[in-house]
Amino acid sequence: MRRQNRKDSHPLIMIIFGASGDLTKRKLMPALYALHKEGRIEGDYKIVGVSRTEYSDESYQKYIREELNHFVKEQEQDTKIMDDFATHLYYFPMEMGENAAPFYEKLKVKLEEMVGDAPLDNLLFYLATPPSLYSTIPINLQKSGLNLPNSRIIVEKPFGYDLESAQKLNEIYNSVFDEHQVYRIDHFLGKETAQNILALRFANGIFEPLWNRNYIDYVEITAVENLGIENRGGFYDGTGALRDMVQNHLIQLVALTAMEPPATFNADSFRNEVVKVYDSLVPLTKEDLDEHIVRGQYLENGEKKGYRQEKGVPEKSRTETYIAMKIGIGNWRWSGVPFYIRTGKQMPTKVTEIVVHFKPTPHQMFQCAGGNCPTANKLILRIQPNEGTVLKFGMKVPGPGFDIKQVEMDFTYDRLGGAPVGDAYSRLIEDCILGDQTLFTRSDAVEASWNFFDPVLKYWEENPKASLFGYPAGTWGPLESEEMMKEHGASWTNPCKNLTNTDQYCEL
Ligand SMILES: NC(=O)C1=CN([C@@H]2O[C@H](COP(=O)(O)OP(=O)(O)OC[C@H]3O[C@@H](n4cnc5c(N)ncnc54)[C@H](OP(=O)(O)O)[C@@H]3O)[C@@H](O)[C@H]2O)C=CC1
Ligand SMILES: O=C1O[C@H](COP(=O)(O)O)[C@@H](O)[C@H](O)[C@H]1O
Repeated sequence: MRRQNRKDSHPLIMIIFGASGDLTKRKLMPALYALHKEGRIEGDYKIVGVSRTEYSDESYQKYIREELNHFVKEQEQDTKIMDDFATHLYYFPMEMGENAAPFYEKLKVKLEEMVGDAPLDNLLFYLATPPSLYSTIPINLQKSGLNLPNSRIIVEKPFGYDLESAQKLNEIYNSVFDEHQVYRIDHFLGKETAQNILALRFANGIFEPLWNRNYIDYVEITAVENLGIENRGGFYDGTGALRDMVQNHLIQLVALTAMEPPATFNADSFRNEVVKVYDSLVPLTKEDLDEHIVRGQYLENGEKKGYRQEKGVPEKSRTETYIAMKIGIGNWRWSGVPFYIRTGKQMPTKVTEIVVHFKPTPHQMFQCAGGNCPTANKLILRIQPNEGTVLKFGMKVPGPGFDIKQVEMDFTYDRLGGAPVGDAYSRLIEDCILGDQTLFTRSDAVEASWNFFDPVLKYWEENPKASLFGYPAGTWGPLESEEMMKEHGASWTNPCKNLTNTDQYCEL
């Protein structure tokens, strides 16, 4: 069903700032092509790319057309439709930083020429630039009168560098736009399987009664990758895993897992519940900072480079490429249930999943088959890849005696008969076009999240020698992260134990 929150009288003009960059070619253009192919953008829309590199409309169309061949999945490529999509592309070369106001005036003239006699109206700005431009662009849009009441702006992550800078950014955006025009994107929320956590919890009667401190022992959330930082050394070294993945993506997954059911599924109700989770995060104590956070950095291992050997990384860098931490949610539902979260680069595989560990039965009366005792039930929500859900439980081994063995009940998306798991960016861009903010981060949520993580950043800043553990590239990270869980009798579920090469994805 196509949702329709907005009624636009004029065709969309989307202006992408950062049009020559990596995100635009790898994610945004393939996502827009998918929307075009499926007829999900109405009317004679236009996409205007903006960055400093000199392209004409024609040469930009040619550049993007070629990149689509690399970044659109082969089975979704259609030459004719790709050529047609490229005719919707335009380009305007300009400087966007300090003192760039005159260029925004010229951009406005270009946009006015494009709409002819019609008024400039239905504008969507997408900020895919270095974060240092996130404050100057809205200010310049305001100076040139491009912050029209019907316009919207999507801002990429990271929204801020810490609490203070996020607050300043919010002040700027809220002085230039109304909050309903600002779409802070976190592509994890656009993932079908992340949204499915809500469906699993709130569309099924059997899980919700168990979804609390009485039945759940602990929760693990993992989002790891088998690649290093690629060619993003300059960006990554000033960022690190906490800012790159935890403050946004991982904490969103915590919110989806822990939130109360919204009264209705609309942007306000949903986002109110997200903020309540962030506000309930138990503030980190000095003991937590010392003992319940483990950070690591990957080391050279065989043919794999170490982080400090990557291009753009200082040779004595102490930036974390791995972080594991224990967090608590101080409310009636979750008090006393640890949430262990971790992310890392150069791990054995790419996997994002949530593992909910239920409490064991109070008394064990059966034998275990082959010494493998299924002591407690586990529910695994695999966000990517091999998307799906598995419930692990104990059953009797057929035959004499009464031995129990762990078995699985599972659902995987690939068994849906080839229905593709939709792309996160397509979903989110379409939501923005339709005026649906549900899956975008509200200003108070972004601040509440930074508020929780700020003490960690301050602690590392003030204690530059705080522990940073090396781990060989291609392994599961520092052993200290296992130690951290022992006090709760817990351990990480490292999937894919039998992988023979790191390009292999593991079975769910
Ligand atoms: N790449 C990814 O996978 C992801 C990226 N992001 C976020 O998206 C944003 C963009 O990332 P990414 O595409 O990787 O970065 P890139 O460095 O590849 O691209 C940056 C873009 O900004 C333009 N630009 C930079 N400075 C200026 C300037 N002063 N005036 C005008 N244009 C400028 C560059 O073009 P030119 O040099 O031609 O001016 C280029 O088009 C970042 O904030 C990043 O955190 C978020 C999630 C994933
Ligand atoms: O935002 C980011 O996410 C990617 C991981 O996203 P995924 O959808 O591929 O799981 C990460 O590689 C990158 O460092 C980070 O900036």
